[in-house]
Amino acid sequence: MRPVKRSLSKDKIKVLLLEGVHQSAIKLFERQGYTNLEILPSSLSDDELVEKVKDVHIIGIRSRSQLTDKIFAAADKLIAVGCFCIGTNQVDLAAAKKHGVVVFNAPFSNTRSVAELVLAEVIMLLRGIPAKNASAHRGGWLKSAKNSFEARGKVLGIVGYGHIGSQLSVLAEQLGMQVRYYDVEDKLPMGNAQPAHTLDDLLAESDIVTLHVPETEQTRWMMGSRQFSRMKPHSLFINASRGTVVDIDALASALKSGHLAGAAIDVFPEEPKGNNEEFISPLRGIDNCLLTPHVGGSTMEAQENIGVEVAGKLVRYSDNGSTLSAVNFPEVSLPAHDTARRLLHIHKNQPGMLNAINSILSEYQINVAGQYLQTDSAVGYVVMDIDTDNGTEILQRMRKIPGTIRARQLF
Ligand SMILES: NC(=O)C1=CN([C@@H]2O[C@H](COP(=O)(O)OP(=O)(O)OC[C@H]3O[C@@H](n4cnc5c(N)ncnc54)[C@H](O)[C@@H]3O)[C@@H](O)[C@H]2O)C=CC1
Ligand SMILES: O=C(O)CCC(=O)C(=O)O
Repeated sequence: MRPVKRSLSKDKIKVLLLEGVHQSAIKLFERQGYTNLEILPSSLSDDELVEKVKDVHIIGIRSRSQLTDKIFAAADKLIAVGCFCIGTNQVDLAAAKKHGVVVFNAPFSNTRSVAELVLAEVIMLLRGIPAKNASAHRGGWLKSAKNSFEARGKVLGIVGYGHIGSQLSVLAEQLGMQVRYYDVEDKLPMGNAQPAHTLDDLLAESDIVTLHVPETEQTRWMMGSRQFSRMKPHSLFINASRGTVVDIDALASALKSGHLAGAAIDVFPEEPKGNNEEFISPLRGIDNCLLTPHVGGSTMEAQENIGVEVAGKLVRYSDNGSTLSAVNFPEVSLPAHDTARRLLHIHKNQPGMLNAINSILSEYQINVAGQYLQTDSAVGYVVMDIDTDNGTEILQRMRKIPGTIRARQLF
């Protein structure tokens, strides 16, 4: 059983923001009365994080921090995680749920930034610019039209036709490119884009292949030596999705053998924790490979919008209990609770929970102004607006109901 806790005043709610989360998030927290903020520019190691999270109520991360079961087990006070990015693969979402921790992200705010970077990379790679640039830095002068091509008329193969892939599709057609895409779901083609039946078909038809899939069990190492050998000789490859989607040694071999004419890679199986750590990769030193430090979504516009979006979701959950657009939790969209006291109860989804909760309420003969319940296969989340002065006592009793994961009250 977790120790009994009371709802805290906002200046006691500790917010830890890692990996240089944008100032817009900090300002939003402060405007909403959250002044107990710790802000760090990079991620922390496992051991550092275990120590740090012990007194933290809300944590904000980007793609680098790994939030494992071990971290959640150590984070006794943690109520919510904000991923200030799209990907949530760095968080063990099931473990978070098991510990009653709600996880939010920003599903759209940096998608345009990624699509624009990839479009620029398409043009740079078609012109052989990465190798020409590297040579010029060493005093070389590779002035030649050999193996330089226009984008117009070339086939761009997009793997994963979601928010980023479909925006890229529109931008690429504006350049006169022909777009093919492959997705595991049926997707509405944008403009004249055409779906490929299989990944192999797409690889064989495309002049440039670009990946825009999430990290999942199915996408892990989806591009290996067999897939690279299916690509056209002298074709180009881009990955700005997740590092674990590509077998990086197989990619290095395909580039060194000349089978691939070039690549642009933004994400890596192993990435430095912060800007002071050395970047190690078998792709280093391959001139026709454009390497960027996971900056696909790193524009001022995207980061500012993400800051506001995710901090807003965290504050709403902390102030109000609203889990709307949470990625691992039943979604409850709640009205404000200006007059009533609000109790939040997170429990294992097992028979009899609501009965047990309501029988406590009926013992106190309380007027329940509102009750909201959402469940999924693992957890149930009940929110109750009640008129009573016995809130703390009731909360303590509800915490003792077997199957309770976490409960708190909002005044
Ligand atoms: N480099 C960077 O800075 C950034 C990287 N990303 C990465 O890009 C990924 C994609 O972002 P969005 O387009 O916003 O996601 P999204 O969820 O809108 O689209 C992903 C698409 O991939 C498809 N998909 C899933 N598994 C697949 C498979 N095995 N084969 C083919 N298609 C598959 C899905 O059906 C979906 O249509 C994110 O999950 C994130 O990992 C996102 C933002 C910035
Ligand atoms: O900007 C970041 O830290 C990560 C961006 C990213 O990969 C994402 O949004 O999934």
